[in-house]
Amino acid sequence: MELDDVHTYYGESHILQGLDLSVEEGEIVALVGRNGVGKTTTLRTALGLTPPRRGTVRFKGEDVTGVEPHAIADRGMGWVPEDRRVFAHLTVAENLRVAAHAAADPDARLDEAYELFPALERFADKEAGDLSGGQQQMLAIARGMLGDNDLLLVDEPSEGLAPQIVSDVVEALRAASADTTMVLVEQNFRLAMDLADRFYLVDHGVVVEEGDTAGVTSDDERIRRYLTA
Ligand SMILES: Nc1ncnc2c1ncn2[C@@H]1O[C@H](COP(=O)(O)OP(=O)(O)OP(=O)(O)O)[C@@H](O)[C@H]1O
Repeated sequence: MELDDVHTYYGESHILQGLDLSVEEGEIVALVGRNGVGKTTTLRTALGLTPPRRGTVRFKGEDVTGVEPHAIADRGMGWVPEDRRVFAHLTVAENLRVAAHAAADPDARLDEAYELFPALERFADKEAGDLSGGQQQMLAIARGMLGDNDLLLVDEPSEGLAPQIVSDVVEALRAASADTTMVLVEQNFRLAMDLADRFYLVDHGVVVEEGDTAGVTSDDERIRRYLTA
């Protein structure tokens, strides 16, 4: 996926101001930066939910700028939104089934999901609304994976979770990443650097730093000035 010079607005607010980003197949790319700099808007722009007024979005080699979100989703772009949006009154298994409905063998896909996320199998018959935040996050990630997406956009997976739960979610994401291309928006800089291959640091709607995550720390002067207020 490539975003090329995208400019995205909410009404008159010019949020993305010429943002460039690319994700190669098999990569995990982290989007980091302070609150409100446009990370979620970047995902929404890629997904067609808030199309750019200028610039282009390409996915799997095709220009999808202005294409309806459902059509972009049909092409294989999946989304794990910040608020998770599990179906609270469906069971865990039912939630997974909805995501796997298009698969040739949904039962086999569910088994694969349970292998990656054993906790979900234990709670298969529980209503998703009764799960903890961390379990709901795992369900949301598992659902994103079952959709057979070629690219998964994951927004703030660690938000609001207790530290010991975050490590479970990190393990789940790491397992999921083995055969998924991912863009990960993450406030927790350390976690983002641990999980991702490359990063983009966003400030005021543009990319201000990018590169490999190896060895990058938040003490790095070129990074620190964009993370502190
Ligand atoms: N629906 C909306 N209408 C108007 N402004 C919005 C809307 N959604 C977000 N914004 C504004 O756009 C800017 C970028 O928001 P965005 O959610 O992309 O930031 P972010 O980097 O993901 O930060 P956060 O971690 O707070 O979500 C913020 O100033 C925010 O207030």
